[in-house]
Amino acid sequence: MVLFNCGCCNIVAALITLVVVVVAYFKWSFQYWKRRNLPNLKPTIPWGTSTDPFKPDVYVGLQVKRLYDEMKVKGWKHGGLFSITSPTYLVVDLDYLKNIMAKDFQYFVDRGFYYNEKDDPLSAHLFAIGGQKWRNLRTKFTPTFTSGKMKMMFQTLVDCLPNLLGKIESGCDTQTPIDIKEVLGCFTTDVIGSCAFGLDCNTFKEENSPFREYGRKALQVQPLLMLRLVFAMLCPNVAKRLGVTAVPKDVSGFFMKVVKDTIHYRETNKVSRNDFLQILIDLKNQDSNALTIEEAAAQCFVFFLGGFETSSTVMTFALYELARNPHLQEKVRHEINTVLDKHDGKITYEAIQEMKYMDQVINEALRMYPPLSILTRKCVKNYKVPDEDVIIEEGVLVIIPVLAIHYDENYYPEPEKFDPERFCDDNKKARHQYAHLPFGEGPRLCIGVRFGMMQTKVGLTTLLKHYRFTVNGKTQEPLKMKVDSMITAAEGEIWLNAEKVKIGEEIIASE
Ligand code: HEM
Repeated sequence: MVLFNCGCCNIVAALITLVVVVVAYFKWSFQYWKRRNLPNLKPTIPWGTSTDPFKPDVYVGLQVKRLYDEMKVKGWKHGGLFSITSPTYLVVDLDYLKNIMAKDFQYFVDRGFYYNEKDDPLSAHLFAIGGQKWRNLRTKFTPTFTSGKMKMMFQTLVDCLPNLLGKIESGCDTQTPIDIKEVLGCFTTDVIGSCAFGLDCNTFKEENSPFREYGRKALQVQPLLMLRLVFAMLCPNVAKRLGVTAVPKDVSGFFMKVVKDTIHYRETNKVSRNDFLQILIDLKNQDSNALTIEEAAAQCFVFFLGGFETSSTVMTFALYELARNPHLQEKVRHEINTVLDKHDGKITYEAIQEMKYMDQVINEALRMYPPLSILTRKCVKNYKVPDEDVIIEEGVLVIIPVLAIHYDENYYPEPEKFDPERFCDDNKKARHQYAHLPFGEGPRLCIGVRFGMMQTKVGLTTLLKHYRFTVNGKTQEPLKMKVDSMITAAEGEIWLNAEKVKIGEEIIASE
């Protein structure tokens, strides 16, 4: 009995000691920013200033917006946060942001994403890798996205339009509402499948096309996967030694096989096409050290992921807002018809470049619904914040609050209102350049910005030329954003009604 009591006492004492040590460690860690003269928001055990990953109530952009708003109210230009116990830095002031993203970029070359080249070669893509390796790859790929190359791919993109129109037409004929997010997801999957892999992904014909399924799966955020990635980002070396992977095994198996088979087919049959994969094959064959087949596959994978969901998101939200604002929809349609009339009614690369109001509409949709609602940078060498007595130490993750900036009333009065006039030349000039960050900024700016804009404009032009859209009552309004998606997306479907625009029936836009 005495022995049992002693054993129990020992266990209890050990547990109490453990709790005390853990709590003391958290308390000590939470002093990090104070010790470095930077104010920080109040952290709590165990998640620090982050939201409990098992119970997120809003999506990540809004979680960070809350932190940004709290700092802004306190008049801070920047401030400290804690991801569990890891110090994280949030930038509020746009000049500080410009320093980090562009002027002092050499301190913030990396994004801090986890990748594992050995066990998960598909994860070592341009978005995730850092340092010199990133510089080398970025230099190699920049010529892939010039306007000349975009022009070359334009026809491949236009060839995907009939399937899109066919889908809307069938909804129109049967007067059934259209799940626009799904339809546009199929369209951009077809486009990027064709432009990145040179393949017909068959997404409109095959309901569960593997490209669509695996693409969707690659972008889903499950709490356990998220936790694994947070751990891997905080301790990348340990994670790599443990063989932690970032891309789900089945997803990586599928894409790796598609790329290997396609390269094999083209090389054996001496086939060449105007697409991203061909540019990668040519690079690989120029010099055997330039690119391995795994590296080529990883880049194709990121072009695929970067290309389909971002652009379909922008198109979906732009159409939704235009459906809610019929006078703005008529104004874009008027521009489309005026420009296309000058180009024999054809959607050409040159015609698309002339559509300035369309640009404004897309930019406003990107402001309200940026597909990436936050961005990150990782400090790679100690950095003194100009005019402040603060050092950001190597290894600290920097959070760029894209959504929060896009909804800051100082830059955009009535931020909830869809108003493309915010992006007319005069209004754009009057605003800080870093107040609009849908494609990021600085040397790590989205490499596919031209392709993304081209694809979005072509899709919207063809749809708005032929159909007039209104919101169907089945849509759950106000829209609520999905909490478990890396890319901004509405919870549930966005249902639109489409009605054919009759020739000569176009309403002249009145403002
Ligand atoms: C509307 C469409 C798109 C949006 C809104 C978008 C947005 C972004 C953003 C915000 C970043 C991060 C920039 C930063 O950290 O400063 C990024 C990076 C990237 N995007 Fe896009 N993107 C789009 C289309 C595309 C397309 C079509 C491709 C490829 C075909 C692509 C490929 C990439 C790649 C590879 C990176 C990493 C670049 C690097 O780190 O060097 N994106 N994109």
